[in-house]
Amino acid sequence: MRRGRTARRRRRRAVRTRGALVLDAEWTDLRDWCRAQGMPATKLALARFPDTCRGMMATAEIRAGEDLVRVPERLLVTASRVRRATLARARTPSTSAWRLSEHQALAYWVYAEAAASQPSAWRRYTRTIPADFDSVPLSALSGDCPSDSLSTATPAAQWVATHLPRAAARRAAEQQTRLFDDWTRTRAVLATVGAAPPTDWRRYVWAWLAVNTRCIHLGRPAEGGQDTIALAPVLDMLNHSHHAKIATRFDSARGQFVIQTLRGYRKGEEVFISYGPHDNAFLLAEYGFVSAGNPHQALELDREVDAWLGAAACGGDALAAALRRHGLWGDFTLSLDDPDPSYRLQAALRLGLAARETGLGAGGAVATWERWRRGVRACDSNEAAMAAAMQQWIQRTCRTVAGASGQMVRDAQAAAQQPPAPGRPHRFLAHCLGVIWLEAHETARRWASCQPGDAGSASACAGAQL
Ligand SMILES: C[S@@+](CC[C@H](N)C(=O)[O-])C[C@H]1O[C@@H](n2cnc3c(N)ncnc32)[C@H](O)[C@@H]1O
Repeated sequence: MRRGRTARRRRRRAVRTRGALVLDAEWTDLRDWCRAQGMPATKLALARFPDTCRGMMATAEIRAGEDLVRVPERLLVTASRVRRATLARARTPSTSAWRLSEHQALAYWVYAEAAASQPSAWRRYTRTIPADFDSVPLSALSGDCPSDSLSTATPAAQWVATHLPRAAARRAAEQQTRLFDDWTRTRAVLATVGAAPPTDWRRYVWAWLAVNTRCIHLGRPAEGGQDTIALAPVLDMLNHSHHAKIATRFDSARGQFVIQTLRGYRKGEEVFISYGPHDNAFLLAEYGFVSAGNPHQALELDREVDAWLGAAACGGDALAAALRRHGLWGDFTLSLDDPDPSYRLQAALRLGLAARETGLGAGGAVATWERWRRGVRACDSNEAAMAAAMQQWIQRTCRTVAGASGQMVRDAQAAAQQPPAPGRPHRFLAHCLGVIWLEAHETARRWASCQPGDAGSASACAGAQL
């Protein structure tokens, strides 16, 4: 029987969301153990999905407003629990020497549980943690030995380092500093309290990333020594979507952490939570994936603005200082959805153009710019000239960015097609980079093709060829 377009569309959507249930012993043991520890039954089952790999499937219709999972406190792994358990086993327990952050304590716990020769009951949980986090850039860039800086020792690491967007590269560098500090501090503290410190750097990187990609925020204030983050079995199998709408709370009466969905799911659909309103560079650096169609995407032009202002004959340092004074330095962006450049980019361009093109010099430019910031309107002809000059800067810059990002797209897409082999970048990581660079490329192409007089609008040029 021939079906109509609507039926075909529905079928396509069903294919996209349908997953295959995972019924292995690791998952069923974990689920049954959690129930025995007091976790109420859920309408969720572990499954594999074509787009998101392992995640949670609705086993029955879930209505908006229903609780997805309730995790009893005894199943939450918190820093306090780790401290108590470690000091109870230590040879020379010293509470005052226990100076580990929550992330440090949890990473140590994952490391020690996974390495223990005599597994505890928690092994049912730790063995469901993925064996690697290879799609997180830090995993490729943290090297085989402890170091406080990113490594490019292998061809794969070199490739990742040269293909990471700037925001993700900055984040990876910050993570590497924290990772190394956490390793150093954890080893020192555990040696002092008489417990076995971590010795295997790669295993520690894995444990650290397990915490970074899986821990939940308990939504409590940090003061008073209360735990603010935790590992939460079962709940941490839920993937992220920017379409998800959730609420979390701690049900003190029942001693359970609760996650509630504010939108419904049909039986068989993947159920998502939201990890926050993050752009793809953040999602990739922190979690090792990207969200296609992410509404929080923007093209960052920080390096271009920095180089341009720095090269300004009219006192680039004074201009940068004025922007910094007002908290407007950096995060200079364009987006596909917003018809105007971000306020920060407009501010930087107005200041630089006032200094360069009006002959006012840095002092005069800053004074004129301050008036604009206070909302004092320039005369129409000055304003039109400024808008046209901004437009030209954006077009020129975006043409260059579109060329460079186009090459990145081709590289990343080619790397994602290559069969896995030593020295090659991880294929899913290459795929994610391809998505990010394609978004940057499309944004740059659209803004590059706007004509002066389009009112600085990418949406006005939405029909432009990509
Ligand atoms: C809290 S865990 C979620 C469960 C995880 N998929 C698993 O199999 O254990 C977070 C990790 O899931 C993956 N993930 C989450 N949301 C995703 C998505 N929308 N697409 C692809 N991977 C996703 C990423 O690897 C991320 O680091």
